[in-house]
Amino acid sequence: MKILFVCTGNTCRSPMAEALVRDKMPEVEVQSAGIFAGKNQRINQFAMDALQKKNITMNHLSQPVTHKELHAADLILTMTTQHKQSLIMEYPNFQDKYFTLKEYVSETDKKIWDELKQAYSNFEEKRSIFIQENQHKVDNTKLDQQLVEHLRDDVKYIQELEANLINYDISDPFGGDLTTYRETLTELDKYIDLLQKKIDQY
Ligand SMILES: N[C@@H](Cc1ccc(OP(=O)(O)O)cc1)C(=O)O
Repeated sequence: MKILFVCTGNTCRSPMAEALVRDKMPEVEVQSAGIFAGKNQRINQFAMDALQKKNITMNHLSQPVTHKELHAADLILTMTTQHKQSLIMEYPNFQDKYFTLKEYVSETDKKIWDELKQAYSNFEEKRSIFIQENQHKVDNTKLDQQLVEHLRDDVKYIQELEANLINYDISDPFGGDLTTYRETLTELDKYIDLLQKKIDQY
């Protein structure tokens, strides 16, 4: 089983999640990456200190999300709903593998997510068809206005679905002190334990 954790900068949350999985589930292949990550940045010092207090060491250099890693992973677990939405938009081919960590282990609003995934792809398809069919008929300003009108009901539907999603975010410790990082690590630890239980069932 290959798991990829995804956060924003790949210097705090996803490396901590990766370190916990390496520690608890040595049989699992695990990597992490960040949607806006730079290359080869060291893990945040507080994240490292928080891990060390649990006797976990981590040698990690940040990596941006790549098509190759997404393709290789069996399961892609994001730290927030926004990360998951960004992946769905940017790399729709792998959307069946995307879950927030909390969602994956709790599975409550699966149905809303199924509807949302469908709604996002319908939206994209409708948008590109409309642009293709109308871009040569009117100028860009007019096209934008017509597009907003054309997609109004779809946007409303998506917003209604999104409003019903439970908050599945792992809190972002970036900019916080060691206590903040320890809290995030404790939160992650709880969900990684649930992940381990779920994986062990298979
Ligand atoms: N990488 C961002 C900042 C950032 C770094 C880390 C971070 O936390 P995490 O690694 O948990 O996404 C969030 C944001 C920047 O260039 O400023």
